[in-house]
Amino acid sequence: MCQLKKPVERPKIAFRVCDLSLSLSLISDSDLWILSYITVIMKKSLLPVQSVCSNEKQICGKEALVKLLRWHFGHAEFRGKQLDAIEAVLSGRDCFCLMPTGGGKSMCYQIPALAKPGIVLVVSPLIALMENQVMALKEKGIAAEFLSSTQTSHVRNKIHEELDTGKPSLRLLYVTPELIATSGFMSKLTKIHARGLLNLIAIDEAHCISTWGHDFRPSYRKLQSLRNRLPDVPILALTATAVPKVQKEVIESLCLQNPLVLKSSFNRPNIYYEVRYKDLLDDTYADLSNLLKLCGDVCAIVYCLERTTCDDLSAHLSKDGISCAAYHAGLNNKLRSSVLDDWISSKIQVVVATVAFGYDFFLNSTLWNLFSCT
Ligand SMILES: Nc1ncnc2c1ncn2[C@@H]1O[C@H](COP(=O)(O)OP(=O)(O)OP(=O)(O)O)[C@@H](O)[C@H]1O
Repeated sequence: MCQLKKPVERPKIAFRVCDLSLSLSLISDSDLWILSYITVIMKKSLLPVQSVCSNEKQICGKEALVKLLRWHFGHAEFRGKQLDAIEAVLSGRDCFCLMPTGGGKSMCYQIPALAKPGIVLVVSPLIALMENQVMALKEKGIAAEFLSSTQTSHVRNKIHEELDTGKPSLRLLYVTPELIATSGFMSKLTKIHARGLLNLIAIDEAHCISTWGHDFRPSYRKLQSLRNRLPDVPILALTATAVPKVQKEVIESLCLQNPLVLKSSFNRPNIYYEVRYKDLLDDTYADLSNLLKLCGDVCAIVYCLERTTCDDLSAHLSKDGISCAAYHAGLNNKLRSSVLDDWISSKIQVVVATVAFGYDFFLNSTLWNLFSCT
């Protein structure tokens, strides 16, 4: 584990770390700017969906699964423990998968969604994250939707109509844990399951179940009902941050049965961190502005702890000629969606956000992430 010491003379330090969560833990207890430079180029595939395993009962072999990966996502081979997780859930076994941020966890449920007809239900804690994943899947020609309060009732009704059809074309349905907790949605799921259409339940950011973790979310506790109501649907729990205590709590809380437990290496050679101490900088705003200008056209996210800091910093950067916007839970849904759209379509370069934005967006392109502690 990397250790940080406050330098006495050097105004900045640069180092590689093995875990992104280190940077997040630093935010809460130091007065730092943490700058991380991440390079991940995502390949795009616009090929149509084609099921390799046409027979519902047939379990896909490795070759067929690799074919799906190449066809739909343009990746040559599975990474780390992806294939083990995919094979486990396709065989009907529960799985607990611990992989670093950006390790490729989503492939562990996206490939199963393409391997056989039916629906994979993905429980995700952040609406922005769901929106982003669904958009990326749709770009690849994969039928995916999310259900949330941010949608119009017209859009939601259309998705419900699709779920009610005998043969929905939908492959992935993203929902929040709060929706799972409603009796209406649970009875819908039970009906889908009774029609033999629910293949897998993936619980993303599963550590939110744990009261030990920093991201505890009470509604994750209610996911227990999934096992009670849908006992034979395999559950895949995914996280990047589970220490053994959390892992145990996740497995127990979700009632996973003899799960395959997979843990990948947390060494991340593509992540580079640089730390600047604010008390050693003359003007932190100018420093940040200059840095963003130096980055050129790449998109960036500046994470802040508080909503007011987001608004304040965004105003400062805008005054400095940087195209940016704030994003936090205090803004209405319409505004948040439009900020996300503008950032994704490069209409704005920088988003100054709280964790409401999610930590996953930096994986889609080459960009900078900056963590501010004020
Ligand atoms: N087998 C693979 N080969 C190459 N790239 C891959 C592979 N699997 C996934 N990726 C790429 O890795 C990046 C991160 O994947 P993904 O978003 O699934 O990570 P994650 O583990 O879900 O991250 P997070 O913890 O942030 O949710 C994506 O750009 C994805 O396309």
